[in-house]
Amino acid sequence: YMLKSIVKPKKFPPGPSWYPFFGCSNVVQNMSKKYGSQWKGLSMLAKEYSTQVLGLKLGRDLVIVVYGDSNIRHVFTETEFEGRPDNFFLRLRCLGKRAGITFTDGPVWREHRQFTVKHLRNVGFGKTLMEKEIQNEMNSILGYIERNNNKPINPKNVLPSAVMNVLWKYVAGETIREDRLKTMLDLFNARSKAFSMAGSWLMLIPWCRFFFPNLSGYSLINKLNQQISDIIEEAIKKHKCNAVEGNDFIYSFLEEINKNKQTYTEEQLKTICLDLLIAGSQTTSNVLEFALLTVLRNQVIQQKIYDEIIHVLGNKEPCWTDSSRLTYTSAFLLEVQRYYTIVPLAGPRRVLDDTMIDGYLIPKETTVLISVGDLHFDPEIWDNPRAFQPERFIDERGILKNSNHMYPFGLGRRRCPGDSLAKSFIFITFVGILQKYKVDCSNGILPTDEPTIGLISAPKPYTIDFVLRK
Ligand code: HEM
Repeated sequence: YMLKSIVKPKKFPPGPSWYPFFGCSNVVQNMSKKYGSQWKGLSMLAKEYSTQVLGLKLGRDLVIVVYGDSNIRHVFTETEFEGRPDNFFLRLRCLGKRAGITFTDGPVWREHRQFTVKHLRNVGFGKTLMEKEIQNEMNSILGYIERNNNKPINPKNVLPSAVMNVLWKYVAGETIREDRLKTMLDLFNARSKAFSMAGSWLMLIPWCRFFFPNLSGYSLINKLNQQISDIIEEAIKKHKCNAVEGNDFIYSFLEEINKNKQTYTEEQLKTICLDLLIAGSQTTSNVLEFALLTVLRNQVIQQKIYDEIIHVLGNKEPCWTDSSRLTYTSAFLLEVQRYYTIVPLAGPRRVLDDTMIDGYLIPKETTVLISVGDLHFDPEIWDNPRAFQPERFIDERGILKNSNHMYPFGLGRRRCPGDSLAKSFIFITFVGILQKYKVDCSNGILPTDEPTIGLISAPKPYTIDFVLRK
């Protein structure tokens, strides 16, 4: 058994040697520590082995990390890479069961992803109705800034709650009470911290939870899961008594449950709600935080954006269709999404059948990670990739041009279903803030733009002085 566990499968991609029980987890952990994040650590390992497909074994699981445009496109678009891994740790993330959209695959995933996208659209997702909700939130943000006039503001105190409000409106049809909203955000933050701390132990040796429930972080995650579950359950109960006005995602799903459709259960409803809240909240607000941080650090860029907004919109409230006219601003936001790739390692995916990539044989059940972050800095694709240059997204005629090599929202059948909400939210809120306020340094020291990279990338905490434009 020991010998078998250290022998690599035939034509498996290159990578560090494997040891019994742990595979090469220790090498990955050391590299991650040395370079500050798992994404960077893996990227350095791939360079060490001069490979575009890195082969690893983490605990008992075969894992590959893919690099380069053609490999990444292949994984995003080919059906045999469409699965999601199934293990104790990922089930813990889904409140204990394999359910929801993000961590399921096969017919259940297909049906529920389709249902969710369709019904979110029915309640206004991706339409003018969504725009109205976002504009309302933008006005709340402006109200918050006005109320805290002359005080340094940490954007974390206001942006995540605005995104969460829009998401909750689609899922549960109402605006969340302020105290409830704060509790939810605190819960989500505590939960993602607990997952990153407990990650390696619970992933590698899940049974350690029986011996060290507290030390392994298991008890805390369970407690936080229960609290989040209670909040969503309460919303479902309210819908069952028709105590919420209008039409929303929970109502649409309860209708299917009432038709006794097999996979439509309350457990599944709860997990999809959680999926949408987790996948949508921090990602979207982090892009906005990076955008504000960049204009704070670069006043020339900020002035150019302001001039464009005033020239094109004047005092008109921004909406999504303005994005095609605000060329420089849109190019700036694309560059923010390239330069600070929010999900640098997309996935994980599970290989559904023995397959090949880049000449290597990948056995069924292998876990696949997709290094979008490295692609966004590939010097073969981007001119001077380390420089922040919104102009790279504007062509010679002054028209906005996107790139075929940008995957901030993934690609293919598992592409992010929330991209239209995220893009509108980021554009409308960013333009709305800059139209009214100059973003200034609050204590004379420029905050760093070095991100903290866990599962997603986030700026280090910083504060802003919002100065009202005359
Ligand atoms: C800037 C904001 C966002 C970024 C950068 C982002 C990024 C991504 C990426 C890269 C994936 C694909 C993962 C893969 O290929 O395996 C994904 C999936 C997903 N995203 Fe987003 N996302 C954002 C906002 C949102 C929002 C607002 C929502 C909800 C309304 C959302 C819901 C989801 C869900 C449910 C999935 C899983 C899809 C599936 O597995 O079929 N995301 N996201």
